[in-house]
Amino acid sequence: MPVELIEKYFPDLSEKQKNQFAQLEELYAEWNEKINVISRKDMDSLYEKHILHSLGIAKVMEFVPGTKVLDIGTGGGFPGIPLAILFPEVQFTLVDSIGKKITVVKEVSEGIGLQNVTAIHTRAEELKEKFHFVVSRAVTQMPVFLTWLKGKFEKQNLNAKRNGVLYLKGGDLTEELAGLKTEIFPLQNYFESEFFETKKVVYLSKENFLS
Ligand SMILES: C[S@@+](CC[C@H](N)C(=O)[O-])C[C@H]1O[C@@H](n2cnc3c(N)ncnc32)[C@H](O)[C@@H]1O
Repeated sequence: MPVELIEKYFPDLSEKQKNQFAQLEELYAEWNEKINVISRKDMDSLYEKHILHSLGIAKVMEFVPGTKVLDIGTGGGFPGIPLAILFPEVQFTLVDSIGKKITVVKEVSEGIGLQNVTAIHTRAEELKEKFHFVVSRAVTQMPVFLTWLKGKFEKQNLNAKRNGVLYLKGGDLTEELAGLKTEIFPLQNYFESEFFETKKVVYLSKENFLS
């Protein structure tokens, strides 16, 4: 029951959002045949391992309308596409250094009628636009990732409480995050399955890494 899984944790979805989530399975199956962006094994648990996992960021941060969010190394559109469905009034820019992945992101987001997604084939380091938040999953180690973020943030904060990076990470992060001031939100606090036992959202305020 793929869409039911999303509804279980996000009970306020509109019919439009439910339909958009439901359409993802067929679209990804179709595009994955042409361009492999999701492993065959993971396609069987697309809703849990990719869609719900991406939405873990929404349990930590309610993006207000008008927020601009950058997803670095989006691959097939994670976490950007599920978040763009959930927050239709937030602007999402999804970038990846591999062009064919961006083709899939464009086709899938157009296929479900998302108006708030821009997909760009570029290396994150070369992007010149500015954002309120950066999100990401499974791209590189945090210290390297942070070096890509110089000049990427709007001066003006939109959210009173938080502005900066929300990164989906798993496993033991002690070494990787040593010396960085982070807030860590374990996803097992929000989602029940075993898959989320070691998964976390790592938040870093932009003031903590931009000098
Ligand atoms: C392991 S995949 C993760 C994809 C997606 N975030 C997910 O969780 O399914 C890492 C992605 O980061 C992209 N990537 C690596 N370095 C990058 C860079 N400097 N700028 C943009 N994309 C990058 C790769 O092309 C790849 O698609």
